[in-house]
Amino acid sequence: MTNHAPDPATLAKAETLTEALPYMQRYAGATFVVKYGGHAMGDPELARDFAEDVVLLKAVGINPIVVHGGGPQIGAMLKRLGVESKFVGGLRVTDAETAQIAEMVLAGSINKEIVGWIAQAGGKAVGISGKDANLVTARKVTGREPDPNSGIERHVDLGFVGEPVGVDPTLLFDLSRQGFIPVVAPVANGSDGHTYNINADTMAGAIAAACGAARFFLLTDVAGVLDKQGGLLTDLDPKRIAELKADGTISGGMIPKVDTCVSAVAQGVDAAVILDGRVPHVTLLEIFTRGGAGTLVHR
Ligand SMILES: Nc1ncnc2c1ncn2[C@@H]1O[C@H](COP(=O)(O)OP(=O)(O)O)[C@@H](O)[C@H]1O
Ligand SMILES: CC(=O)N[C@@H](CCC(=O)OP(=O)(O)O)C(=O)O
Repeated sequence: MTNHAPDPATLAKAETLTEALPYMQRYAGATFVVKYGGHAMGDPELARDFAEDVVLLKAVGINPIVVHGGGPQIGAMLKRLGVESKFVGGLRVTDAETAQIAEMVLAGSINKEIVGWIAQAGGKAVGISGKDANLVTARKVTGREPDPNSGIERHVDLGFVGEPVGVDPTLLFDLSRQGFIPVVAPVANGSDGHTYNINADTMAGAIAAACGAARFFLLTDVAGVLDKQGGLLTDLDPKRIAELKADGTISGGMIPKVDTCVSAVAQGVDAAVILDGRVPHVTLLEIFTRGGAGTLVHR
């Protein structure tokens, strides 16, 4: 009699697929917003993995919406053009010239690069920015930083840095319904007619909330939120986040990330997760396996 049992490696593949089945059933028809950070984009191999993950989500009936960053890429372009740049509280001070360059890099080259990766992986992506179909309306934000002498917080003019005040997700739903994967650059018009540069985490959180996303993922270049000793904090609520910000454990680019997670879950997103974009296929592993990764932010 021949032995028809598959070899252990093949069997393990089948087990992985059956492990994913309840998650596929639970999330069919749901919207997932994935924020793809500029730091996570550097490696072409990882970019291919990311695009495959997004296409796989779409193939199993989930509606992924990608919102991307590009901070390091904007920084590189500003440097090439000899334009100085600085950050206050994780936000880039953006004068008129910087706003123009940021839009060129974000809504131009990076947006279309991601659309291209998704096409390579067999999906159909449509690249847009917050300006298209009035997806996002922005309002100018004021920065805050401690005065170097007194330590007292003072207001700083950040120029054309905006935050979303209105999101009309109609276009996103229409695209998703028709089988497309929306890819959104974090640039929007203000009601004053100016172009605003929006932190990509903030943009993604506002879109996740407006779409009633079941899940919101932020892919970055660290394991998640780390404590002072560099250990991973796997679970955080708003109270603990406020403490970690106050004692300086959370700083720089991690500030808009945790703030946007807190605000997204407060507005009804089931869970927000900060994930390590350096791990191949981290999005799939988080969604379809029992062992979650990164830092989960909940209410
Ligand atoms: N407590 C913390 N845990 C992890 N990273 C932190 C923390 N505080 C500050 N950071 C910084 O935040 C960075 C992630 O934000 P950012 O550079 O804006 O990433 P992205 O380009 O992916 O949006 C990390 O690389 C790290 O330098
Ligand atoms: C206002 C502001 O800071 N805008 C960001 C937009 C890009 C971004 O957020 O990119 P990452 O997600 O890669 O950091 C910037 O100019 O860098």
